[in-house]
Amino acid sequence: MKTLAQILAFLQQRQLLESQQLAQLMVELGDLTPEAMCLHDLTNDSRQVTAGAIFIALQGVQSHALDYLTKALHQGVRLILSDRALTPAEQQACQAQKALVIVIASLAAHQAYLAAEFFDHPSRQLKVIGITGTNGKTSTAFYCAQLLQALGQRVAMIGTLGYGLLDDLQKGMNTTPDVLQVQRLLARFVAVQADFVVMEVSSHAIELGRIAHLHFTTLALTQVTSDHLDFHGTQQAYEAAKIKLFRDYVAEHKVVNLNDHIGQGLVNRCHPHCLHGQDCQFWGYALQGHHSHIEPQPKEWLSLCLLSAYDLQLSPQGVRFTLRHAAQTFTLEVPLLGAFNAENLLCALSCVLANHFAQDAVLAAMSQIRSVAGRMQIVHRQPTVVVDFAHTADALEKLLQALSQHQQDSSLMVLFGCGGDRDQQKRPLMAQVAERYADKVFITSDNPRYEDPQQIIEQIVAGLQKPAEAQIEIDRRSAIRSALEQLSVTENAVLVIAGKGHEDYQEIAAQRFPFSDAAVVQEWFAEQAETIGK
Ligand SMILES: CC(=O)N[C@H]1[C@@H](OP(=O)(O)OP(=O)(O)OC[C@H]2O[C@@H](n3ccc(=O)[nH]c3=O)[C@H](O)[C@@H]2O)O[C@H](CO)[C@@H](O)[C@@H]1O[C@H](C)C(=O)N[C@@H](C)C(=O)N[C@H](CCC(=O)O)C(=O)O
Ligand SMILES: Nc1ncnc2c1ncn2[C@@H]1O[C@H](COP(=O)(O)OP(=O)(O)OP(=O)(O)O)[C@@H](O)[C@H]1O
Repeated sequence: MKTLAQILAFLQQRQLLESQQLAQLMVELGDLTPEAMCLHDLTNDSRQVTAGAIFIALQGVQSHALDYLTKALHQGVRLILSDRALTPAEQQACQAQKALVIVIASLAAHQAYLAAEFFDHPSRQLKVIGITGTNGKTSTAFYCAQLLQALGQRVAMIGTLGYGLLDDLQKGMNTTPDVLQVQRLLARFVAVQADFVVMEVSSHAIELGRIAHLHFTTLALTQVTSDHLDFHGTQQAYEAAKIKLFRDYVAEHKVVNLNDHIGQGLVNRCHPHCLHGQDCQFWGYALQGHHSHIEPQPKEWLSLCLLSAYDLQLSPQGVRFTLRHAAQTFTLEVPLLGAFNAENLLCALSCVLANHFAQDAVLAAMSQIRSVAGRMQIVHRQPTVVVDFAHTADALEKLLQALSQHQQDSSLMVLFGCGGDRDQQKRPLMAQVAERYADKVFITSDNPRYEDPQQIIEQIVAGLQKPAEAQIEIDRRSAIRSALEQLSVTENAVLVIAGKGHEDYQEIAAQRFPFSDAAVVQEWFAEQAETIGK
């Protein structure tokens, strides 16, 4: 909460308020003094406006926030800061609701600091861990948050999984929301006494300043390949955005993957002054010890801040590896699938260890690690059933490749469908991928939406070389049950159910029916246990 006097002082300090505007404002205030007028919140979204809030109205890509003025006024907005002059009709509407207006043409450039000031720099009152990378942000952030929670910390998250305390995440629009939303969320986390915030930092967020004026305790980089070139233009510009986070933002610890070329570059370029500087320490992690391309490091750096994993073993139960840290080795086993998840886990472990938790306690906390819901999620063991949200040919290929590494002596079964009213070209391609990697293919419906599910299936089947060998069942629940029946009589087999991940509905003809792949699996196994028990 701030008073109008405080807001005016901020604007005057930054020379954003003309004396004429101030005089006009005083007239509009009437008997009320700026000291007596309380402003309870600050937002740029009319849907979040509450009585006594400030509404920051800026030009967006699709619209101007003033397009939503009526709603903001209806919700009780008290002060509007806008980057454009209001139309006479808008002015009238504001006067009718006694909402004050200040027009600041350069508002966009000042909003980040205004938000940080309004919310009393919440990032300084929390320990904020920022995680970036092309892939692995969500998984690493989730493992990190789980470890911290198991260590008795109150942990909040901002990312693809949602925003909020770890056990109460609310779905958001963006991986990293805009700068006002970030500061507002952090203020909420301070209010609920969170200790740590683990946030995903997308490349858009770095480039668009969504994390401006944030104080990070730890920054981490998973890996950099290629993505979002539509936005960044070139691979070089995309990589530059990632590097910018580590170059321009202060953090006490910076954690990088030593097997990644950008991670290596950061360590080779930055570590001498960071290591000996006052404010930052580099931590490096490497799967399978491939860090020989790092220039020789001082001995204490190697022993203190390096995490390496050796002897990686992949089994239907998960990953197992030997961890070396601070001249000690440990064997770790976690129910996660995919070698890349061992890397993500190393990143999360580095973030947590960098924050001064005792090694023994951190290793004990590993028993709490579980996969992100619907992503390579083991929903049943012996036999292993995995649920994943892969719904493109590329994602399905990556998924089946990763699972085949876990299944060297066993056979792989895959069940999937394709969503309606979306890309039709991928349908036969997904069939080809499934046939290439799996021993048995089950084809069913995904979310048919407005399309005829039978026709979608036919388009998938058209991609199969041996269609007679695939099992086709239009009803997803029956298809899963039938796959489970076959799984139970096949020795050493694993079933992966792809496409819907953690979704809790199936969308058919504009209606969403409650549906969960994991629940269907659990229900089937519960029935089997009951039958055996009788
Ligand atoms: C291109 C882009 O970055 N768009 C973002 C931008 O949208 P926009 O400028 O079009 O906003 P707008 O809809 O015109 O609205 C303008 C203003 O009106 C306000 N408004 C809007 C609607 C309303 O009912 N009331 C209201 O007050 C908005 O809060 C905003 O202040 O501002 C919105 C609010 O902050 C963002 O949600 C939106 O992200 C969209 C959804 C998006 O898809 N962004 C992508 C490019 C993105 O940022 N992705 C990254 C990486 C993802 C990853 O790889 O994981 C991310 O971090 O999410
Ligand atoms: N460390 C990694 N290296 C390479 N690939 C990875 C890594 N971690 C995850 N992946 C792959 O990327 C996919 C997305 O993982 P995750 O959601 O953790 O990443 P993300 O960076 O948050 O991506 P997105 O923003 O698209 O969700 C996984 O399903 C897996 O196929």
